[in-house]
Amino acid sequence: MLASRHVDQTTQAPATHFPADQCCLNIEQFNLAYAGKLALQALTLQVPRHRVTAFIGPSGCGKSTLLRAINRLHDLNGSVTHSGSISLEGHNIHDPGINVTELRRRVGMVFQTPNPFPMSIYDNVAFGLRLQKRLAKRQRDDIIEWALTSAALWDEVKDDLHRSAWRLSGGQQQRLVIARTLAVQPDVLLLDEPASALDPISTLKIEELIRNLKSQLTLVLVTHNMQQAARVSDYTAFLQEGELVEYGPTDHVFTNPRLQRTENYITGRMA
Ligand SMILES: Nc1ncnc2c1ncn2[C@@H]1O[C@H](COP(=O)(O)OP(=O)(O)OP(=O)(O)O)[C@@H](O)[C@H]1O
Repeated sequence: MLASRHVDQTTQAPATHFPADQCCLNIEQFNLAYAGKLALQALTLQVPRHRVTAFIGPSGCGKSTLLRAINRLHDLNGSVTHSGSISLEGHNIHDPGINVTELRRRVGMVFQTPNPFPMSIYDNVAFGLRLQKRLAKRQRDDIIEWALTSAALWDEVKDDLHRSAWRLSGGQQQRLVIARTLAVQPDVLLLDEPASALDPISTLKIEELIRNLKSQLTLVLVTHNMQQAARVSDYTAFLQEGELVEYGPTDHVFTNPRLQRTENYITGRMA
């Protein structure tokens, strides 16, 4: 629990700014509406490269909507309109020349419920690789070993890669899905409550994995679990009703929030 103290309620938290060589995602004045109803409003925030950034906030505040916007998952929803911009490594993801399939390779996404395909462990990880390019079996095997090792699963599955993925535990399945995403070498990994369906031990493994992966890529995590955000993220963005309320280094946001609204949320005084 936070110590009681004065919190400045008058100032609007500015976005945290990063120099171009440290900025992976630049979200500027981004609005998104479902059938005309705004779910994200004038959102401006920069996500730093090779860091873990957590999006926190009450249910319905727009966390998943923002995550999905980053790899254009809303494209298939005809009721969605948006304005403003999201840039990945300096390129607007909505530019007409953008190849959306390539964008989704570069920006991988892992969902709440593990969703391995109904095939073997090997074929799950090979799936994206096979779509991407023709590789010699030896090269493909090397990438599969690398991806499973990066996802901290190799040692548990290496002796039986041709077993059905569905025979793995829930936590192993989620790490397999992360391996499948890593195999196509994304720049960004979006994680939408990746551990909320898992037991505490599996959750700790996923958290350790997230911390380790930031040496390889940029991670964005949506979580309802405040302890998890505090344990794994470097930066935390607090959203409420589609707006960015406060954004900063995680230790600042959790131990010295600028705004009363943020303090109320992280101390559990606001659902
Ligand atoms: N496909 C959709 N069609 C219409 N409205 C939607 C759709 N998806 C989300 N919304 C609305 O957009 C707002 C933001 O929802 P979103 O799921 O992004 O919030 P969230 O913060 O991720 O919530 P939770 O923590 O409960 O998952 C909510 O009002 C929600 O009802």
